[in-house]
Amino acid sequence: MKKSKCNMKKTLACVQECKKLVVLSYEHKENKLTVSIKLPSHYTVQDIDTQTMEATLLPNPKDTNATILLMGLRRGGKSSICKVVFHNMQPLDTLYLESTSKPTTEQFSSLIDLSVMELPGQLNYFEPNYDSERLFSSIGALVYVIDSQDEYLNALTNLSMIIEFAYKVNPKINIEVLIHKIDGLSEDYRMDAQRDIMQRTGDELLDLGLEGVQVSFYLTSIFDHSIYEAFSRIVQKLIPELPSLENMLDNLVQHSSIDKVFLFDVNSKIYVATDSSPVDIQTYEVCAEFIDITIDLDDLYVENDDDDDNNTKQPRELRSVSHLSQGSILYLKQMIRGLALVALIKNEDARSLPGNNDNDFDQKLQSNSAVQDKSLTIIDYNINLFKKALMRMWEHSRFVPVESNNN
Ligand SMILES: Nc1nc2c(ncn2[C@@H]2O[C@H](COP(=O)(O)OP(=O)(O)OP(=O)(O)O)[C@@H](O)[C@H]2O)c(=O)[nH]1
Repeated sequence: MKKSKCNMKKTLACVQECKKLVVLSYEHKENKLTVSIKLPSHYTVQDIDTQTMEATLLPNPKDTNATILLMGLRRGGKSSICKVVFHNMQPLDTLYLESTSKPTTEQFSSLIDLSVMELPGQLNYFEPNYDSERLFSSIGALVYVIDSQDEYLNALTNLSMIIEFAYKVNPKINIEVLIHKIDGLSEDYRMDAQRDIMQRTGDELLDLGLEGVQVSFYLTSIFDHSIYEAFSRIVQKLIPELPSLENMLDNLVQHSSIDKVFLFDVNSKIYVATDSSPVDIQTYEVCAEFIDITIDLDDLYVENDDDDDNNTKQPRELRSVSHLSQGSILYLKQMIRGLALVALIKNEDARSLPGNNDNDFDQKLQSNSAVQDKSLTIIDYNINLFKKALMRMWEHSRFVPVESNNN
């Protein structure tokens, strides 16, 4: 079986760029090359072909249930999704992406370490060369991408075949279907397409005797936030601590006059948790964009190192507050492991002050700011408590961080 390959000679050459493999040492003696490499925690070396110097890497079954497998027919949009969500590529730039020919894996390190493995549409995973059984048994979620702008009947047949196989070898697998490229469809047509795809998939599964299998459907496009929303929900299902996290966020909302709170992965804008109130896509957009604004503004200011003793300097913690019109506040605070908490605080007290209704603008501003300062102090305090709890939760989490696993 050949899952993932790396050429040792090339690895040595491009080790600076390659973040997944780290060469610890190598020795070239009497025509013999000995290389010692550090692998990401998800992989083990199965064998090394001494002729070609290629190593076969296999997902490590111990901790790979946080692997997402991205599948679908050719040109469905799989690579574009990976590039846009995990590499901040502009959606229009995906027009020039070449077809993927080999399986590729993205490492995504957030509250949990997870990998997103993309299988090219042109490969047949059920041919004998592929150890599909081992692959499917070690993953947490199967994400199948359907191009909604194209004829999708073949994709649905392919999907049910994959579900049948995946469910047989791994009944715990989450099956997620992205009805993708909906930006090209009218609102009515989107709903019709979704209904039709759900109906046909249900019928196919019924024919296969798999009516009990849970399949989730998402309408997505890389041209809006729907793809982030879908991936957020998919990733959340793989976080074992999600119920406790949501509970903590609900408590925070309750005790801090917060309207909506998200725990974001800063790089990808995926939210790994939110409170239990429904997610309104506009609130999500505002909060996600606030992360970019905060980071851009933060980059503008360079700290003056001259005054500080470098040894005693603590890493700076990002915190940003923005007062919106009508008394609402956007609040961001850096958490652990590339996460940030972003909250929308609707300041009802400030809105109902008498100063809001008459012409005394100065008085209104002063009162608003007094109320906001008071509530911000409480919010700061509560969010600090949340951060400490999050830290404790992560330390006790069963997901072992990559670094400590390999050191
Ligand atoms: N309109 C629209 N086009 C999209 C969207 N996502 C991807 N595309 C386009 O779809 C085309 C194919 O995308 P790819 O990401 O290469 O598809 P793929 O599934 O990786 O294809 P293979 O590598 O052949 O398996 C590209 O031209 C993308 O720009 C979307 O949400 N909306």
